[in-house]
Amino acid sequence: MAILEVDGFRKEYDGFVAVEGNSFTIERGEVFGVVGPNGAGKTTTLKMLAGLIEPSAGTAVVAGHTPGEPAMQRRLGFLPEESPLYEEMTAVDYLEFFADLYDVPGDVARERIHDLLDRLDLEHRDRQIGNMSKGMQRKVAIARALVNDPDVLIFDEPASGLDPLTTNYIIEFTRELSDEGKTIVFSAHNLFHVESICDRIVIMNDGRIVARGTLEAIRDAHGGTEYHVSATVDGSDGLEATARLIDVTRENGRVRHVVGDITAVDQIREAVEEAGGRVTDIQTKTPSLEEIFLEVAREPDTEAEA
Ligand SMILES: Nc1ncnc2c1ncn2[C@@H]1O[C@H](COP(=O)(O)OP(=O)(O)OP(=O)(O)O)[C@@H](O)[C@H]1O
Repeated sequence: MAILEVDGFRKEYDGFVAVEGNSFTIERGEVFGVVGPNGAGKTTTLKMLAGLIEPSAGTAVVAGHTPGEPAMQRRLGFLPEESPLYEEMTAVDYLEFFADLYDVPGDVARERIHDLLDRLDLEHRDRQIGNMSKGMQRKVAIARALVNDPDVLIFDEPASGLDPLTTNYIIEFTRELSDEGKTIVFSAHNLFHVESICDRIVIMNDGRIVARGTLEAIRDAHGGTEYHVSATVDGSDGLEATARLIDVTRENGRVRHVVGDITAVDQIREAVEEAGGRVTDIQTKTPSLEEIFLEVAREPDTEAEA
């Protein structure tokens, strides 16, 4: 069941179109990735979902409410790309302050905050936020997004600019939140992280969605898996015979062929054997999200519906 529905989102800033007519739905419990190059319109989309900016056109329903409604705010946790924190407060005071804004009862808030900070492994929680490291500050911001125990989380670049250890911690924590049933909208430039935790993604470019679906479906729509088959055949007669049967590349007595599905591999094997040769190697090559991303970012106007 869809917990989040977006229909025709558009955002214009003084005549500049930052987001153009995008629609998508997110199922309850999904981790949904929003990726794209700088300026693609990701943050603008996430802010419209969180009710922080008004779309110029289009609508969204988040957990049954319009973004910005107080009832929706209670069910949503938003982690902005850059989160200003109250530097002179301690993490605990700061989080209690926000829990209070969400009307979380004091004893529930205290337990939840300490539990969150334990899980995030935040040390020195009585230190003023301004004196904390960047990684510690990001953990406080994440805890803030969770202080109202929301169903839907919007994470904009949760781990950018952090060391690998803290980054891993945050990605693992995000995965745990998903395992607990939270729906997560996740934007990141690190496509390895996106690939490792997202169920489905949209790729944006110049304000538009240019590809969408599961990673597998996006891969299939953009070339999919390739099989690189190498074979040897005896002498030029064998090569000629193989070449007559299939369109192959010949290199020093070897035959190489690239095909897109496993049944074609069998056809090559049969052709090579008929010509008196044998298949010596089959390698599979799957494009990474990074390769697909670079391909679709070059073709901004074509959306591959996967
Ligand atoms: N308040 C604003 N006024 C004018 N233009 C804006 C405003 N906010 C964003 N933009 C422009 O809208 C476009 C999309 O910006 P947005 O921040 O949504 O992109 P993004 O995909 O999140 O980029 P990044 O990966 O760099 O964070 C950019 O060209 C940006 O300059």
